[in-house]
Amino acid sequence: MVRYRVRGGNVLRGTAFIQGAKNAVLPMIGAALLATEGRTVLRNVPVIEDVRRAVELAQAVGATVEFHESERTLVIDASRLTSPVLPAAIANRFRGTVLFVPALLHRLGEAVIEGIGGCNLGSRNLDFHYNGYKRLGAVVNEQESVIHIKAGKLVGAPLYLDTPSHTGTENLVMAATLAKGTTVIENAALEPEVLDVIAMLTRMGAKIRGGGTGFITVEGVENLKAVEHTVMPDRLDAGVFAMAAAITGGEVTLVGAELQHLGVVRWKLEQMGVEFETNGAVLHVRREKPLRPINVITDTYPGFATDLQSPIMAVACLADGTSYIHERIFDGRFALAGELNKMGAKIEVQGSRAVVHGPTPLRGTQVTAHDLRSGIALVLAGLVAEGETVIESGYLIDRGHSAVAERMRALGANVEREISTPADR
Ligand SMILES: CC(=O)N[C@H]1[C@@H](OP(=O)(O)OP(=O)(O)OC[C@H]2O[C@@H](n3ccc(=O)[nH]c3=O)[C@H](O)[C@@H]2O)O[C@H](CO)[C@@H](O)[C@@H]1O
Ligand SMILES: C=C(OP(=O)(O)O)C(=O)O
Repeated sequence: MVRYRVRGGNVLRGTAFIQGAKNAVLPMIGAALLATEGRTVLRNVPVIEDVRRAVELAQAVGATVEFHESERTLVIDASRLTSPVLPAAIANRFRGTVLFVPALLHRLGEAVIEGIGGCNLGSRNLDFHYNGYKRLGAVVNEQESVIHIKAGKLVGAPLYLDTPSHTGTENLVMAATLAKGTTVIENAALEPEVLDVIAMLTRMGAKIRGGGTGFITVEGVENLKAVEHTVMPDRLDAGVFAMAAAITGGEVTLVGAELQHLGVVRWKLEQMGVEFETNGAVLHVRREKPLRPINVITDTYPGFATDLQSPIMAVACLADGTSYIHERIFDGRFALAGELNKMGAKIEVQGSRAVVHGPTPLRGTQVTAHDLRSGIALVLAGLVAEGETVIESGYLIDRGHSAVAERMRALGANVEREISTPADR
């Protein structure tokens, strides 16, 4: 069991290095499995638990994968895939499991999904994925916890998503790249990670038009080749470090962050009193003024990212007035409120809306990370809490943010990552 121990009170100052994007590298590992020969090289790979699980899963289906963690580089040889089974023991531990399906369908004619993990955020349906595969000619058989998908040669078709699902778009694009003929995907996701995956697939030889417009056209090709690709910066990691400056009233320089990718998050933080300034390739983030309350409505890109809703809830606890948060993407993403309330916050939740009554001084205590972003939000809360905040399960934080304790300490925070034994608890 991993736990994080945060002693609050330090103002964060200094330089933070932003990791490569979790939500781009996971589909890229899935994409690498589409190449029938050669070795794919992915650079700027975040050293996070989800990538370690994706490596294990790729190995379980027969790929040869080396994760050179100190070089942040993955080398993937998918020339021999041997098993269509995504085994429960690995597949249940992260969401990226779903992104292996298109390659298994193309390479082996079937995919057996024994489980799918990821953050527990309420319903996380996959009907758009399955309906898309069916329209391309696959047969989907859902039996209790195992999903069996079979396909001969997939054939291009008009597809749509009821809402612009992030992994749904990536999966249908990947499925269409090697399908026979043309596929048009309507209501496709616009997230920068989706565009980065399309850039990699295009380099591999795929014919894809319309990324970023909501209408994606894919002309199927015969083969895709292994390529080298550098993973884009993680906008969620950048958002968290910007909020670490915001909550502590500090000043940080973010290396490897892309301000444009923050979308509405940038403007909301500015309204709270945070200042952003780009200087060439680095991003300065500072907060000197008192924190103002905020109104947040989560949405698909470029709207306010749902994954930054928990972190901004923590910041809103310190704002001078009442903040309103409306979660529109997931129906169960407010577990953080109860944990922040244990620390002294005053947050009321009603359905998909939360009201944060600020400012409330926070005090450290034992709290629970219910998912990845509520975990990192509790680290932010711990930075300003009086005394010590202990957060379990730290594994959830490690799923998506690399070397959190080291990077926070480099900014002057007092954050430790500890391995706890049952006897400690
Ligand atoms: C690995 C990865 O990239 N994870 C991200 C991805 O998750 P993920 O791709 O799972 O999120 P989606 O965009 O698919 O889901 C958004 C909403 O659509 C619904 N839905 C989705 C698909 C479907 O077939 N049917 C359906 O009803 C879901 O229940 C959810 O309410 O996008 C989310 C929304 O930006 C982020 O929080 C996650 O960090
Ligand atoms: C919801 C998230 O991740 P996943 O989709 O991998 O569970 C997240 O990154 O906050």
